Amino acid sequence: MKNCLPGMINACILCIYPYNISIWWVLEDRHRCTHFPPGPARLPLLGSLLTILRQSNLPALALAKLAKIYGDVMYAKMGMMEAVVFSSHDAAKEIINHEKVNDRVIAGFIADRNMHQNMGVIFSVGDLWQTLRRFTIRTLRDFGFGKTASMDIVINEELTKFLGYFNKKFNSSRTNQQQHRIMVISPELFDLSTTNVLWRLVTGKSYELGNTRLKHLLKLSHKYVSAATNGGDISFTFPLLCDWFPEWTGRNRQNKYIQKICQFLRETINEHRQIDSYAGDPQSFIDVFLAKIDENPKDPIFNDDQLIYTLLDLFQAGADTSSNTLAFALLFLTLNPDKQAKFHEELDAVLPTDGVITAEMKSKLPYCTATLFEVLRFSSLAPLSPNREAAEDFKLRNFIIKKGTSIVINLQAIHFDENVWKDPQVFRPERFLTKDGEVDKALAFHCDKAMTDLLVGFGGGRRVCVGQQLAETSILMYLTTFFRYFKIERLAADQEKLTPSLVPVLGLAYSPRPFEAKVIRRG
Ligand code: HEM
Repeated sequence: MKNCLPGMINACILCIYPYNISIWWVLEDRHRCTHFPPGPARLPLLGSLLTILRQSNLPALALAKLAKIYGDVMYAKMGMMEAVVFSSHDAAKEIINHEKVNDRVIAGFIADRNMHQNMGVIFSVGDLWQTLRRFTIRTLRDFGFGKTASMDIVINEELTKFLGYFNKKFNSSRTNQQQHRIMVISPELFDLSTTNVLWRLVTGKSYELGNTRLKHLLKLSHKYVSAATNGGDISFTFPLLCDWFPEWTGRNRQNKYIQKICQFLRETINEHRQIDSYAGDPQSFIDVFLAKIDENPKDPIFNDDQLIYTLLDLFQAGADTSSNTLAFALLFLTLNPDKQAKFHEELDAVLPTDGVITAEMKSKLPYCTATLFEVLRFSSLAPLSPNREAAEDFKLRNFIIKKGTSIVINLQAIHFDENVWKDPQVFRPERFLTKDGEVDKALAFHCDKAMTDLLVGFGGGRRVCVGQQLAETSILMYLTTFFRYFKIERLAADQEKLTPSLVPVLGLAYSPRPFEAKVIRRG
């Protein structure tokens, strides 16, 4: 018995030791978080990840469910990442323009993408961000971006090409009748064309839709996105795993693709530099930036690397977002034939039988415009706005938000808040119309820095989306043109190989799953 004693004591210590550590950790954690917003229970190392993952595999949905329990300002620890999540319109309004949260989180795969430096517009901070953002908005505006008349010309030219391209696809698709085709609907139908609109405003050049260079750029960007989704979240929650297993987490692939995209952009810039008149007679955003570089070759902001990253930002933020939204619109209008019928009815009543659709016609197309707004709400394309970071400790409501905390604004939760939208799970463009059938300006007439309107798909505050006006105008013009000539119906269940689904694919933004539908040419 005497001999057994030390062994028993050791065994007891071994059992008690982890128990003690756990107790210590819980007390310590509780003490540290006393003044933080409420949130789900935390485990050592994992934080609340298991609780979050149990809710849904879409982070925005999971966080929205937890916000119903813990409140619209919620603290969530996810692995190594500490975040405060804002899930209602009121809460978002309190934070989106807060002077302490203008900066983005530059960590994980974002830091890799930006070469661990302050680069470009989307993921940059401080004076550099302000200078580049202001320059970008002003210069793009000078080239027609956001100016209705010039955007109209560019979009209409690209739409003509798009219709030619779509008609070819239509004619070569599966059919058993002259006017009907069975087609796969996905963002790919639109992405070359919508990228062309953006790229033309940025580079001054128009590409044919089959252009191999633009296709190559889009392909690289898609490969980058799919590599990022594998390791994207891990790179924030468990960054060390990306250091230890760069192949498995997708980090090596992401870095490879981003380098290739940057190389492509460098070549594009050099092509512009070879045209002597770029400074004297600038024809594009790139030309004006190059002229600015020439003014002071040692300028820390206006240099080749910053130009590359600004172009990368415009491309990544603008190329897929418009085509994904268009594919979502086709999905929602296929699943809601009564709404599609109303869309057609308004188009037929308002639009002349020939001639082009212009952005000016928006005011005559309230139902179509309301449909666009409902598509933006229902798709919530960027469900969690790119994270901001608290620059210092500060107080909000009665809570302390610590320096370095990620500020997550759950745009999807805001768009599906039952207290605001009454029946948020229903696709109903009419919600954006007044009793007189006009677009309800109180709900969605934005570019609103104070974020008073309830539709917040483009974020808000000082970091509100730079491309909002281009995106809204071009999406509306593409939608109205498409539905002027075509109708989409759901296939019978036994014919549907790819069923329409409301569950999105999560990349850097949401995209709809490809689905098969009957596309009918209108008489
Ligand atoms: C349906 C289309 C689009 C959606 C839903 C969308 C959404 C967003 C959102 C949510 C943000 C973050 C705003 C915030 O932090 O409060 C953002 C930022 C940004 N977007 Fe868009 N966007 C779209 C199209 C575009 C287009 C076409 C461009 C190209 C010009 C663009 C360029 C940018 C840029 C440069 C930023 C960074 C702004 C900054 O950090 O200062 N976006 N966008």
